Amino acid sequence: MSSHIPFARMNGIGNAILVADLRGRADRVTPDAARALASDPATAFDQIMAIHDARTAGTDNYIQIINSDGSFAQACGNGTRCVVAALAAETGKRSFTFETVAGILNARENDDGSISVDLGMPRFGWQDIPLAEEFRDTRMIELQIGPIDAPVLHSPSVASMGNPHAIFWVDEDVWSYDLDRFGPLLENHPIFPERANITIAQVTSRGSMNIRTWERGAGLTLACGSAACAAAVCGARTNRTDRIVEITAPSGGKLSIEWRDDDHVIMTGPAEWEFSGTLDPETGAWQRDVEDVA
Ligand SMILES: N[C@H](CCC[C@H](N)C(=O)O)C(=O)O
Repeated sequence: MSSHIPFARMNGIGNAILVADLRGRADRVTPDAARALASDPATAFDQIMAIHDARTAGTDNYIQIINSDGSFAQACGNGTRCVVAALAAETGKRSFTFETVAGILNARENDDGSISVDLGMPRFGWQDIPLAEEFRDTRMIELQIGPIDAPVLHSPSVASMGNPHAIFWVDEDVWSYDLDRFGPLLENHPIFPERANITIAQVTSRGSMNIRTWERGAGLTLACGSAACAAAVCGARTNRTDRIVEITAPSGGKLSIEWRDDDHVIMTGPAEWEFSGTLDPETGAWQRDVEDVA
């Protein structure tokens, strides 16, 4: 058996994803391999979605999600759409049930080619996010950054979509905030014992908002699907928006998020293939497939 596995570089509205195929194997993509692939501009990514054989009856595959710093994530909405696109193209199947460290999730390819992922039910309890101390009302927690008497960002809503999110509501254009400066400080703030994905959100109507996200373990990204879901549920929960919201990501790409009456959050959007190759899951050494080379 070759030590190399097939992979595809893909993106979900700009969120850079490597889909790695470890089906039929017992090994894993190592954090070292992830960091090596992240540091090469040709394979630089936000998340690796490692597809493994199913561990639980009734599921299609187990998916491990690895951030570009080598840490693991419980959820990745944009990456899950890329996995669906890759597996649907290979198998012709259109509905999938995946298992991740955060539980079971269902996803499907729609007739118009878009892909919908059911990210399950959001959680709002302070221990679920988790926060380091008790907050009874997580629609708005005490946390601010910038000058003490004139904070630049403050009072975020927090939620878990399997992974931890803080949503800072802003009035100005999302591009007018130094998220690259504030993001690392907030991601690593002691209030978040498992760190957090940090999003700024500008509500533009009851059914739309613009967001930018500093991702835990990946930094500024062109899009973050679970953050879009967290922003949508927090928007509805604070009565800023309705339960169906169109979210515009920094890439300009759009996701449609519905927080259904049964409490499930459904994210719909595209997935795009870029190129494929093979990689060594232990070291991150990789090669582009020959037919892709122009
Ligand atoms: N890009 C992903 C989120 C990655 C989350 C990760 N940064 C973490 O929770 O550590 C998405 O589309 O949902």
